[in-house]
Amino acid sequence: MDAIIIENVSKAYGEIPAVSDVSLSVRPGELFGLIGPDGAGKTTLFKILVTLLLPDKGRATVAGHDVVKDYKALRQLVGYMPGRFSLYPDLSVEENLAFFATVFGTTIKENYHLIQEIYSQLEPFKDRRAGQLSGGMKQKLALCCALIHKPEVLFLDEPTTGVDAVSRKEFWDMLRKLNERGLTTLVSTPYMDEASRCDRIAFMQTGKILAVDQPVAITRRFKKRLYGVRAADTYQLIHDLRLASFTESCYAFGEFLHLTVKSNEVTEQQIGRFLREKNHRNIEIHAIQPGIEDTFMALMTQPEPAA
Ligand SMILES: Nc1ncnc2c1ncn2[C@@H]1O[C@H](COP(=O)(O)OP(=O)(O)OP(=O)(O)O)[C@@H](O)[C@H]1O
Repeated sequence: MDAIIIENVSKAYGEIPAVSDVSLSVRPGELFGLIGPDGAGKTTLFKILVTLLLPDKGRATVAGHDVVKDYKALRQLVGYMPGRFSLYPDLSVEENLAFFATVFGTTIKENYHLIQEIYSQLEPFKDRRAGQLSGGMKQKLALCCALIHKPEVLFLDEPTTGVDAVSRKEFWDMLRKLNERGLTTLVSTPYMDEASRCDRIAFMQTGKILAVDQPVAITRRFKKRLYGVRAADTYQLIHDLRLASFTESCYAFGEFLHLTVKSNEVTEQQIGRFLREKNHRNIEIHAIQPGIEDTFMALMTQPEPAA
């Protein structure tokens, strides 16, 4: 049986729909990523799955337990690292961990082996207040606190938001190691570059799931021709390309603009000619393979299918 099963779940805050008719399954042992911008509904979905919010409609099970009916049993089985405020800033590193262990009726000693690798990096600072830790260390401590009761399923809500690039990479290496030991993990992130580290991903936007697949497979859904374009004046370039009759979309991606065209007949030569007429200099244009972010952008802007 799947470790997480979500069936037609909806949740609104008054008039604001946060999660709309979401269905999704996560297999045992998967490292599954929920990718979406701020406000997509990721936190709301997580809170439903860890029994902190009731869905308005639909049903969900985690580790075989219904999130509404079996909420008490389920709380022992899930580890949850919320996006913000998961630590007590005035308690020390060790006190935070001991607190979470006690809440779940266990001790640091009993389950130390589960966190040893991560916690050993924090041990030199165990008497330091959590509020005084760096972003990367806070994140490691929060992960230890979510693991200390030996959960079957781990929920990490935007664990790397606000953390530097090196710590982000380290964190994903840790997740992969935990996953290799068989821990099912659902992790949300607004960072597209992290999506490729997951076994499967779901794109979420305005409360809906747009696509679910393996990261590489998801990019195959991008059917349009895509060009990387660069010129001396990036600002003018984006302005001109967005107004061009052949342009479908044009976004800045690092050094290059990513340009999709309305028809696959539009060639690099035509784009080049258009840009020279607009007096651009140092023009570079080449066809490129779409990445996860290109695919997400394309799915986000796609018109809804007619009902
Ligand atoms: N307590 C609340 N009351 C009213 N509206 C809310 C509440 N919590 C969330 N929302 C709204 O519901 C929608 C989904 O929010 P949610 O926090 O689930 O998204 P998210 O993808 O986790 O984004 P973020 O990273 O910003 O938390 C947003 O429009 C948000 O403004």
